[in-house]
Amino acid sequence: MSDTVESVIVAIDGPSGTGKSSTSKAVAAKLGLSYLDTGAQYRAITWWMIDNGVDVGDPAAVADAAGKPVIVSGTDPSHPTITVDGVDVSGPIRTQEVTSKVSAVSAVPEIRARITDLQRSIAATAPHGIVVEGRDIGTTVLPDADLKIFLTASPEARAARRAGEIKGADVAATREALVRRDAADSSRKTSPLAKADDAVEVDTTDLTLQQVIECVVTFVEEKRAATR
Ligand SMILES: Nc1ncnc2c1ncn2[C@@H]1O[C@H](COP(=O)(O)OP(=O)(O)O)[C@@H](O)[C@H]1O
Ligand SMILES: Nc1ccn([C@H]2C[C@H](O)[C@@H](COP(=O)(O)OP(=O)(O)O)O2)c(=O)n1
Repeated sequence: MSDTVESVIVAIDGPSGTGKSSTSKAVAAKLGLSYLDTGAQYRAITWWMIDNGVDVGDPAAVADAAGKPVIVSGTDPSHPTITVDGVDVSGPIRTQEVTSKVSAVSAVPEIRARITDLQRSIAATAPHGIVVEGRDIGTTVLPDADLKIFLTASPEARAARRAGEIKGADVAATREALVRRDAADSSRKTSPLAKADDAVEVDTTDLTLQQVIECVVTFVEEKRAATR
């Protein structure tokens, strides 16, 4: 019998602060899979729009520019990278300005079409499979994924986690901004944040990150065992 492990595609979706990035990176590293942070791609294209003076409040202007930036994602879970036109933007895409504008840019259908194509080609060429995290991976980007996980957590827990990353952050203001962004992401017309019908929902409110990672690793191993 060969000890080659079959390729597996895992989709992890959910609102902000539920633990998607931390969980996906750890699961991918543990199982030898690639890792793709799709939020970073939407942030990168938003950063480019701001840097190039495109009015992000004007969907037609954003749509016109959608094809211009070249976005490249590195998929090593222990060292994920993101560049726009060859420039490392891993720091600049996390600013407050990008965070406050990313929902408007990512609601534009031409932006979603471009980024979705990119995501599908990255997933199709991952040598041993991939963990892809975002908002619409299970519903739209990879509807045939082998395993779909939808992470949730209370707004209070999510705000406390996010605020904990920034020194002196106000938890109430963080909660308000996060709930506002989730509402925008969930109500847009094109591929909104949503749980796929066949996704497994995991409420992480009272779980440690380690427990969530172990839970998802178990799901992947069960899936692999069932298809062997
Ligand atoms: N289950 C958990 N318990 C406590 N903190 C967590 C948990 N999951 C993630 N975190 C922390 O919360 C923050 C946000 O997690 P992240 O993975 O970036 O979420 P998302 O990608 O869903 O926005 C990080 O600082 C992370 O370490
Ligand atoms: N698959 C995806 C991933 C992210 N987005 C959009 C909507 C999100 O508010 C932004 C930023 O996503 P990101 O995962 O970086 O957000 P947080 O880590 O939760 O702050 O991108 C999307 O529309 N579709």
